[in-house]
Amino acid sequence: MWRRATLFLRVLEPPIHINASLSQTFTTGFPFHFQEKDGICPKPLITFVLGGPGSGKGTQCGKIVETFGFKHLSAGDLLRREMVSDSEYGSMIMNTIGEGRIVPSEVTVKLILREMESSDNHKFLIDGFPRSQENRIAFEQIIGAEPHMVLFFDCPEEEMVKRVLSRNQGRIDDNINTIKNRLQVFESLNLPVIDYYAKKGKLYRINAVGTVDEIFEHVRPVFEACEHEAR
Ligand SMILES: Nc1ncnc2c1ncn2[C@@H]1O[C@H](COP(=O)(O)OP(=O)(O)O)[C@@H](O)[C@H]1O
Ligand SMILES: Nc1ccn([C@@H]2O[C@H](COP(=O)(O)OP(=O)(O)O)[C@@H](O)[C@H]2O)c(=O)n1
Ligand SMILES: [Mg+2]
Repeated sequence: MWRRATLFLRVLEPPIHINASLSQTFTTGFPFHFQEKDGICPKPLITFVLGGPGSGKGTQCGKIVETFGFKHLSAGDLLRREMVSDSEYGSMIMNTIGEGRIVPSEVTVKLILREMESSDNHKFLIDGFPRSQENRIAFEQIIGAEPHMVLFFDCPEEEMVKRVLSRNQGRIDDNINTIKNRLQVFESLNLPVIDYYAKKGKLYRINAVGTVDEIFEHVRPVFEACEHEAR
């Protein structure tokens, strides 16, 4: 039903314009300003967390942080924080999120990079990113790193809509009209990224239906295996 209702919406993503000063600063490759620990610069361990709106990404990230000690970076939270700050991007971000579209990759990657650089943790859970192939390419170009693995919370549309409409966090995009756009954007821009990582053998698809704890029991072994591999 949702898919049919949104079929005729055209989804356009703004092109990436990495301006001169940004590209000069950030294209030298990761870890550019990464924090040293005991004189050593550890290699970052990056996990991308993907899934449609309301699929439970943020909720499961909270549990992963508690259990496995990652630093959680939610692209949506970073954008919302930037939106209410004095930033030159504030009104652009508000309009874009309000319409359920994707913020230009350069802005989002810059916010992620700033957080990575100021973190003393080298294990990152990057939630809600990359939302498009352009997001993915901008991350690779600006940060110069690839994810170790990618989680995909696979959830039926009707369940996602139900969860978003009862989320109650006062978000400007948690309303029925914006949700339709977000689902359309997810399908046309985010599914190709998910496919891309599946082909690279980096994707872990998690059934996102069930209680929070039941779902986490599917997530846990993925991280246990990753920790085992890192030893
Ligand atoms: N397994 C679940 N079952 C029911 N509700 C859930 C579940 N996981 C999360 N929720 C709730 O659904 C809403 C969306 O979850 P959230 O983690 O914010 O998703 P996302 O970050 O993918 O949009 C929140 O109100 C959350 O409390
Ligand atoms: N990589 C990203 C992530 C979020 N966003 C914007 O932020 C909105 C909210 O993202 P979010 O990840 O917090 O949303 P949920 O999937 O958690 O509901 C998205 O609908 C986009 O408008 C973006 O433009 N680019
Ligand atoms: Mg979220």
